[in-house]
Amino acid sequence: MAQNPADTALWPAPHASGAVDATVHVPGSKSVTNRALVLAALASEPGWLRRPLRSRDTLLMAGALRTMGVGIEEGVGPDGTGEAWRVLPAGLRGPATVDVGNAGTVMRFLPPVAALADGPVRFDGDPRSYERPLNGVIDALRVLGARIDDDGRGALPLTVHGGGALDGGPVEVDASSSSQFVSALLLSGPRFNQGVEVRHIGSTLPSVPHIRMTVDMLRAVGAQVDTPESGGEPNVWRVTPGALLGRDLTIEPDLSNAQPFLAAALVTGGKVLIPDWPARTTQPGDRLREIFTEMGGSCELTDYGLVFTGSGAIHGIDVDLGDVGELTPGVAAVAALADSPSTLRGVAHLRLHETDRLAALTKEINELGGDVTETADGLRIRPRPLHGGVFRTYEDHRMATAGAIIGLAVEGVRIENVATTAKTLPDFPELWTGMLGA
Ligand SMILES: O=C(O)C1=C[C@@H](OP(=O)(O)O)[C@@H](O)[C@H](O)C1
Ligand SMILES: C=C(OP(=O)(O)O)C(=O)O
Repeated sequence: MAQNPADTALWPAPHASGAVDATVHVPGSKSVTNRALVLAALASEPGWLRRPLRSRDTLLMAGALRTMGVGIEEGVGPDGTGEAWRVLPAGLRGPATVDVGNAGTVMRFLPPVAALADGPVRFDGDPRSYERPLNGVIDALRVLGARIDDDGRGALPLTVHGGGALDGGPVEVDASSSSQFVSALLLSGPRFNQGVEVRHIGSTLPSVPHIRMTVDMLRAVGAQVDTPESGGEPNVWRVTPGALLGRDLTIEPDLSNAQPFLAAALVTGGKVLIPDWPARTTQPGDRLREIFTEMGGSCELTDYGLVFTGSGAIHGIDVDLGDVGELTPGVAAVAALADSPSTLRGVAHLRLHETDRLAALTKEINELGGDVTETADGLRIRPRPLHGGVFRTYEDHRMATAGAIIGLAVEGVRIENVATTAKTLPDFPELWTGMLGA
């Protein structure tokens, strides 16, 4: 039978014939890799990133820094093992053009870096990047002394006219739409003449663990950072000006990208080992140990990594995901297969992610026969028997992996544009079929 050309981008999500039993090596963390690249580029000496994630978001970050004059060379780490990037900081240059794709970390973390360049840096990206909020970064940089040309919407495209240095100092930011506004200003803060004091003035603050990740990584390269947790005022972070050290850093596996594989153990009543799961981490994905345990599994952190085991039962959950919003699509997928309803809260800001994730999850799960409703700040999910069909992904990597989780339990799910997983996990289809022993 002739294939309908419209179907060529449909990936038949594998259906699990039994309990999975697999070891899955998950590539490096997007959030850690892109912070490490920025900090290494701003350092006063060369550094190493070992086992960096190589995906669309991180290659865009590396490419952008290279166009501003930073050396990022392929190599092996100092001890001769594993692949690595050697980062050679240099005077930051403009004119330059940065493609942010649809990477929140690139579009938010780099304008402050560009303010330190010695010429104009133009930022552009995918159509969706024009819709994602950037006003917190733009307005704050102007207060701190930068000159920026934009079209007045508080979004891309824009040009930062780097002046070779930035005054810095105190600034107020409403980061209720993205924690990345705060992280962006803190990461470059040590290089501003007066450092930076960021005061969040919004009513809510999502993804606080990602701000902790920023602070931890800044401290690890010698920056002095005062935080609400270290006895400072609530919602205020202060970074002292100073030189940053070059570091030899091995990047942790991406625990949010471990989610679909852990979900596979939960959904099939099987077992998955994720090697190198860190004993201590600021990654939000670490919360999966608790969330997926409440949903019916159990886990054990061993010397080899995290062993996650499904019991065969999948329970609904009532959970605030505001700290760990990027886990929502995967939790929603499991919740749609559970034995009781779920309420996911605290994630209104997901409407401004890669796509409007609340609308996308509602529509796609319901098209397979589900019963999902959007609330003001999340989703209510009442499990129903699902059937096969097309699961659209809206160029959102986490929609694709959510669809794959449902496909394990529901025959005939076809995922549109599974290649969109390349944003953070280019090997997803191979890792997924490998896990299933196909
Ligand atoms: O700083 C980071 O690395 C991230 C922060 C979060 O962004 P928001 O605060 O915009 O949700 C998260 O969702 C994103 O995937 C990565
Ligand atoms: C929200 C996400 O990405 P970004 O860094 O583009 O904001 C995500 O990865 O779930």
